[in-house]
Amino acid sequence: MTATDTTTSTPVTLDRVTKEYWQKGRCTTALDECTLEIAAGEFFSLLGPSGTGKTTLLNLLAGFERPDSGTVRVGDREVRTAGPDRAVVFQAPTLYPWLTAAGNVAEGLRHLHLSRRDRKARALQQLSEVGLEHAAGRYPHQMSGGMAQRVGIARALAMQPDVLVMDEPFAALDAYVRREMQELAVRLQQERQVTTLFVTHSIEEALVLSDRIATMADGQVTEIFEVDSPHPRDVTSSEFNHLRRAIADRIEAGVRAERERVR
Ligand SMILES: Nc1ncnc2c1ncn2[C@@H]1O[C@H](COP(=O)(O)OP(=O)(O)OP(=O)(O)O)[C@@H](O)[C@H]1O
Repeated sequence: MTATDTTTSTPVTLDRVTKEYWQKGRCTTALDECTLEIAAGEFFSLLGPSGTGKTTLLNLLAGFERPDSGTVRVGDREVRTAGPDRAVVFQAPTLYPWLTAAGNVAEGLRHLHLSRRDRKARALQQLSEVGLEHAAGRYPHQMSGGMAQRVGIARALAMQPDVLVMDEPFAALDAYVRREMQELAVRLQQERQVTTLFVTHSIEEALVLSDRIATMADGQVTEIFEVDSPHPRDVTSSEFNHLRRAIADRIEAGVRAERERVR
């Protein structure tokens, strides 16, 4: 059985989720009764300025934190802790420096109780899916930023998660490599259809990748935009310019409302 054979598609639901942080006697409401549904197999992006709750939402879905109220569900299971059904890809891939690319991917599979040989076979297959079959024996210090991020993605997908959570995974890469990584993300999504929550600051990146895009302000989703053009997308087309403008306007309206609120 190959990794591609075991595609799973599971919806994600947030129901009136609130998360507050207390610091020095002051409360910040990072998420404020936030409700959201991500369909099975959907590529869903969150966009919004700093401090609007994107990372908090991602952390709650990953199970790194618990909400103060409301529920986060993957399928019909409530998220309470981190688990292998939700794989996370961070901006900087946290690879073990003493392990090769294949070793890093295989290490992520320990919880699956596979034999060493099967872990290695799955790691090599996954590396080839992300275009790194030639680099399985390289150590992190021998990899470029793009290569390391491919290993991070391979490690996440090798776990065959129900949900992939990506926190600005391409933000630190140069424009050319970022474009390559976006193409990879589109291809993998078409092949695997893992439900994906993707956080980015780039409207263009969200337009290139997503089925739907949510704008966030003040701990809530303010609007959801559908992008139903086929891939590969020409984001310089007039249709995309129109959508880009509408999304930027929505984000700016959120920023203005926030300024008014704190005045
Ligand atoms: N651990 C924490 N302790 C205190 N406040 C926090 C903590 N984590 C987040 N916050 C606050 O909650 C709010 C939402 O933060 P969050 O990181 O979710 O926003 P964000 O949209 O992801 O921002 P960025 O784009 O900069 O990552 C912010 O006001 C932030 O300062």
